[in-house]
Amino acid sequence: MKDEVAYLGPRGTFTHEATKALFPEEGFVYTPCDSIPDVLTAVGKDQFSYGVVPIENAIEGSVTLTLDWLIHHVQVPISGELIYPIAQHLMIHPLHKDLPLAKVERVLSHPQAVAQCRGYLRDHLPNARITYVDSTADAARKIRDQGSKPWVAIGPFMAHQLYGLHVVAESIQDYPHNFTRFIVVGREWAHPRAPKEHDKTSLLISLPSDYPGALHRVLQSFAKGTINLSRIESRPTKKKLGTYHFLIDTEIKGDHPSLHKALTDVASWGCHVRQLGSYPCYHYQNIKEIEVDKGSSEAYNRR
Ligand SMILES: O=C(O)C(=O)C[C@]1(C(=O)O)C=C[C@@H](O)C=C1
Repeated sequence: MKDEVAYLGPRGTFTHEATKALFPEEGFVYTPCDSIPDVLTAVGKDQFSYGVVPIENAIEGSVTLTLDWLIHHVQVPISGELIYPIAQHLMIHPLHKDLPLAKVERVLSHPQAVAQCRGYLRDHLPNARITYVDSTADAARKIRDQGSKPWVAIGPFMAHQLYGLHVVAESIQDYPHNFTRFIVVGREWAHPRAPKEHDKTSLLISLPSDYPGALHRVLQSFAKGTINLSRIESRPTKKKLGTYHFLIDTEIKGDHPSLHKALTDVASWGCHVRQLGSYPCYHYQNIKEIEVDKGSSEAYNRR
């Protein structure tokens, strides 16, 4: 049986590109889903072996929908991570390819993509209204389907190819070093060829109550074990204003004795700890180099 991978679709999203880089072998079937909750829920119900969703962007920060769905709605382990370069392009229906930008009435895209291009939109499309949709490729598909409207989409180059749009402007994100972190959820996983950068264990820590120094004690437990933390993010518990869960990424394997010791310490302060996953992390650069060496760069060429 072929392994199925669910991803945030439709075809042509950045998540689709990341999925192809993560699962390059022929044995995998990629299945697009309409939303991030759809991907995570379907993997949680074992309808797919794996799922791929975005979790953090270098410019805009956390993809809070992913975090909140992992915290509150599903119990699917994170089993891998890929850091992938993001270039946002402005695309229009070919019927309007000569339309001045000042005459564009509407910009469609995913909220993360819009947020990455705020400065550009203010400077070049001050008269356009923003319409948020479920993904960048969803925006591109809508532009294709609404040919008569003077609208544009923001999204990946692959979306312009798939939906037959004209690229008006390339790389319009406000900062050049734009990367998104994608996670694999589901079964244990490792890239078949690329070298991993490091291992990571993601934890969800809930403090017993709000008292002075509570978080400090948690952090001290990791410091005592010389465990490197690569990220701390707080998300509302959704139960009471001002109460939070802490998402902490540690650069260590989940079964390492030092982590075990630190977590025993954390639990002794009355904290609740849930392991969201222990997994290998990859950078797209390393995957690309390997595939180009093999002479099969087809799936990886973004231009
Ligand atoms: O809409 C897409 O193309 C996606 O894959 C989603 C997503 C995100 O949610 O961060 C992925 C990468 C970019 O940062 C913009 C959008």
